[in-house]
Amino acid sequence: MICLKFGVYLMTEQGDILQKLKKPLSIERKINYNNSSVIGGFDSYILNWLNKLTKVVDDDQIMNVVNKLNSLFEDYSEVRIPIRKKKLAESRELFTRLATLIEDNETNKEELPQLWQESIRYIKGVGKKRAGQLAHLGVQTVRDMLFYFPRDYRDWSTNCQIRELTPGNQVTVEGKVINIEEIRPRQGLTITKIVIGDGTGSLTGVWFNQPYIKNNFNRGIPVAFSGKVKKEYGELQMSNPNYELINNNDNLYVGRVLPIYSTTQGLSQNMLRKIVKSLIDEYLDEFPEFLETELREKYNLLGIKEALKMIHFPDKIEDVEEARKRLVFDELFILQLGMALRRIDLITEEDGIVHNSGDGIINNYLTDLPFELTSAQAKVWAEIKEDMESKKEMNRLIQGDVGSGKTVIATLALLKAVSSGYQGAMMAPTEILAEQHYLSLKESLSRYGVEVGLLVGSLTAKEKEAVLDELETGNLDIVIGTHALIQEGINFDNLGLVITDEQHRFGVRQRATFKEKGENPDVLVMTATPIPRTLALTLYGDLELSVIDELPPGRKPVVTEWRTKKAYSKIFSFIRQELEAGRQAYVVCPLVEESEKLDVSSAVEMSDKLINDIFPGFNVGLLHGQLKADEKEEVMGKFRDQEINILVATTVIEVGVNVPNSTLMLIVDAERFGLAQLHQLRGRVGRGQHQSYCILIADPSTETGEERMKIMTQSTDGFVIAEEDLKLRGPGEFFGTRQHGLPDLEIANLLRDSHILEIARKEAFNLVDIDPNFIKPENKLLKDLIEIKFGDNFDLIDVS
Ligand SMILES: Nc1ncnc2c1ncn2[C@@H]1O[C@H](COP(=O)(O)OP(=O)(O)OP(=O)(O)O)[C@@H](O)[C@H]1O
Repeated sequence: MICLKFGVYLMTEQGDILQKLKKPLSIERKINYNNSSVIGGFDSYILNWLNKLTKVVDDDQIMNVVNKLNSLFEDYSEVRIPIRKKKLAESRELFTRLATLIEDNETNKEELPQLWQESIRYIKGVGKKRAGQLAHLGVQTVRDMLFYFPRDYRDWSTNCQIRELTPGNQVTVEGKVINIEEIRPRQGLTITKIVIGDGTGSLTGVWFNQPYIKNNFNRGIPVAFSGKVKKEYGELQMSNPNYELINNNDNLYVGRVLPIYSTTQGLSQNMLRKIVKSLIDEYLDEFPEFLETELREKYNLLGIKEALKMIHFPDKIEDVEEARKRLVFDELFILQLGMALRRIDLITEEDGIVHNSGDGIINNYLTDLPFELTSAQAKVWAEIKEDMESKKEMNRLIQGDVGSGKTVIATLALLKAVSSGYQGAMMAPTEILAEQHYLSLKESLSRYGVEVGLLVGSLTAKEKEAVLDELETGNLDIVIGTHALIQEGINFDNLGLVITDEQHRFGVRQRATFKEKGENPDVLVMTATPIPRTLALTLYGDLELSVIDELPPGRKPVVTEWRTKKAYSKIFSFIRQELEAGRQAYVVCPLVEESEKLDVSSAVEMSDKLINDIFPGFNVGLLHGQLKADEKEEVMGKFRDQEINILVATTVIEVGVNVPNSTLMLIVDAERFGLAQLHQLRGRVGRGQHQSYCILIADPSTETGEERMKIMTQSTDGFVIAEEDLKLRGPGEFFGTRQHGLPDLEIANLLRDSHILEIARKEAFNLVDIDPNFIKPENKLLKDLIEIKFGDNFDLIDVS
């Protein structure tokens, strides 16, 4: 990692330096130097920051700052941001702001208490060995420990005397161990009985086949049992009660709600509790409040100290919710502050391209379309058009369910760029998809004299060179490609719009690199995976959101059925009917070749079987990721041209493939796919006017598995499916991969806390708007917290 410092220069139009400024510490940010593309983002960040400055001061004050800065930063990396003389006024404002920053830096440097980052090892009662165990839990610092939240609680606060016990009640009882007994009434059964007494009577805790339990007790020691009371053979009992040993030295465990932590070998609940308790007692006072009082009052949020204390050791169980609310807010607020800052990186208010063509070609294109835009499409197009025509840079995400017609919108945006004299580029996640977009755009746009090119990894060197040439000279208006588009050495003449059709396959980083191929081009990101709003705000929080929430008219919902493997022969005869009626079918299998470990059908084997045994009279094609690009292209071409009737494929066809004549999607071993993925696959059919079918073959072994299959048969709404999937599997697994780019959340739950997320987002964006550099004293700590939270990855919360 390196630290970049930025030089700011006041220059004449000829480039002579009038004054130099070196930026102060607070603007330094760590970046991964391998990723030089980020630097552009930094430039725009600074520029935007300059734009936000407002105060004007006199020359003396400016020189004062310059001198101070110069002495502070003797050497720095050469990233120059020239400020032209005609922007003198702004430059002066900048100087003023720098003056404030320097003052602030000098006076307030140590505000975030060091203990946040202090190693847990040196805390009383921890030491080397325990620090090692804590590290397994991800706890390394004092801050980590205090933010290591209980996974549950046990309420020991409502104690009862034994005399008052009534069978059936759920209670806590304290007493001393008066007897320890083990009986083996028969082979294979051990009963352990621990009897406690409190002076008003006795109660027996009973455990079956857990002989080691007795080792935890000694006669005479004080303990507490919690559980359901019953009466057996005239004796008051609790089966398998929760128990706590009451340590008289500290009063920690008596009569209160106790936290239960996830723990690791060698580290008992009590040790963890003690460590946390001692941190709370001894250190918590030093924790500064980092949320403005006004904000806390507005949303009724506890103070940070109180919240931390109450999340670990609540006075009563109801308090946990209050504490949680504050901590969830913090977590989401800081996350959204990160998003808001990233958005500043992306948006430079003055420098966006104004795509101000007349709408001639666009109107012609719309008239020539064989259909009308749906009202959702029209609404989204209006939003994009407004963005593109304004001088504000566009950073927009289009979300639309499969088949909702995003490609038409992308085409309109490309036409808008081209007719305004710019080039447009679209990056697709796979070659198949790039090729498909290329073919359809070429076909539909050539009549307007628009030149479309394709740039993918599999082009020959010569072909590639030709495309590069044409891009650089401006002969090509539009280029469609894969990530080959963002390689070095690819230069555009005048790039005005970049579109990524991303499907979570590109990350923030690639998006940034793509964008840097032009000078502040407008950015459009498309995704067909329906993402619940909460996730969208977390993953794409830096983009404006447009949703195409309507399918083109006349679409018949895809009829979805779930069958087990036993039904194969019936299914095949159904497929035959469809093929005979002139339709086409997909058969999707999870793996390319039979794996010894996993009992899953392979695409290769399936295609052999279909060719030889089941559908000898039809043409069966095979498509998987291990084919060479031109082979894939050939197969897809034949399928599009209806030379192939059945396409056996792996998930390479998951994204965006559009062959409206295919009406049947058979998914083998469907339980192995994520719901969002199944929905994508199903979206390959139902794209034309014929009734389409999706058959899921699955023998799920768990209830959740069955539940997931049922959801697929019950709903064709991608958003409903996504919400359900999220509920069943949690955001971590939502995309069927860990590489989803979601930061690990310590306490917030994206489903449960969606309301807080919305509030946190609103407030975070508000704050960054008013105080983008966190200059206000009450906001200062937040900046440090963002860095602690996201560390070096802050700029790169990555989806790749
Ligand atoms: N307004 C409309 N009316 C009728 N048909 C439409 C309309 N918009 C798009 N279509 C057609 O619907 C099909 C799907 O459109 P398109 O490929 O743009 O969808 P998509 O949202 O990109 O889908 P996916 O996410 O699955 O790739 C195409 O055949 C397209 O021509």
